[in-house]
Amino acid sequence: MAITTSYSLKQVQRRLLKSKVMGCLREEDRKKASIEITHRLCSHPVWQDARVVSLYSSLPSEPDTSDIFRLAKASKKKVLFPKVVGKQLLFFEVEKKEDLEKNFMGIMEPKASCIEVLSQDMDLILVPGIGFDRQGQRLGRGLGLYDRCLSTLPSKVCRIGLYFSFQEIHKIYTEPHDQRLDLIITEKELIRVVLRS
Ligand SMILES: Nc1nc2c(c(=O)[nH]1)N(C=O)[C@@H](CNc1ccc(C(=O)N[C@@H](CCC(=O)O)C(=O)O)cc1)CN2
Ligand SMILES: Nc1ncnc2c1ncn2[C@@H]1O[C@H](COP(=O)(O)OP(=O)(O)OP(=O)(O)O)[C@@H](O)[C@H]1O
Repeated sequence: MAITTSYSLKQVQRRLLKSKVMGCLREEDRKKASIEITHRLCSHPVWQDARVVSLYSSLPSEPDTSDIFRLAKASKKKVLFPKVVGKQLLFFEVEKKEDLEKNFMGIMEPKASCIEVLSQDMDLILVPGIGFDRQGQRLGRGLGLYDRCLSTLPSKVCRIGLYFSFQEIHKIYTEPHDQRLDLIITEKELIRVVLRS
């Protein structure tokens, strides 16, 4: 049967990218790549100038973000983590890793004692995903949580995707609600997205 809608094409790409991760990602390579990605991010001026940054607790299939958290706290940044509430992401300040607990889909999220911060107050947001292309398009886990959040953020908030280089595909199928990244960082390079008219 022919696949004709962007929805099903997305599903196909998502499945393909997920199986790529299963096939390509060994723990040792993940560790090495995560160190490179952390270094690239933390030496970038956008990161160094940011005072309020939104992070996330990584899944085993994503670059490890734990050193990024440590470095952000060491340089006195305010660090926010998302919490899934219905179809929305809300953001809370996290001071130390003990402020996190297992919640939605087993992800570490801020505990009830954490203070909510408006997403408009961020300088920078790290956006997880399972695939990307060089035009800054990303494919997430299919719940639209980050697309909804990004669609309400002011344009001054820098959107950065952290990926393994093998998660790149030539063109992510997009729908009108999909939100682009400004920067993509992999273990091999930093891609600054230039919008073409
Ligand atoms: N690290 C991280 N945090 C995040 C997201 C994300 O993509 N990555 N989310 C973005 O929306 C939200 C949570 N959405 C999620 C949606 C689906 C699954 C999921 O399918 N988990 C699988 C396998 C995980 C893996 O690939 O390692 C599972 O539990 O079996 C997880 C989170 C908010 N926090
Ligand atoms: N701004 C928005 N407002 C309302 N619905 C939205 C918005 N953005 C996405 N959605 C809905 O969310 C669902 C999932 O979208 P999509 O498949 O693009 O998610 P994704 O990019 O994989 O996930 P995420 O953004 O969480 O990483 C779709 O049904 C889409 O219509």
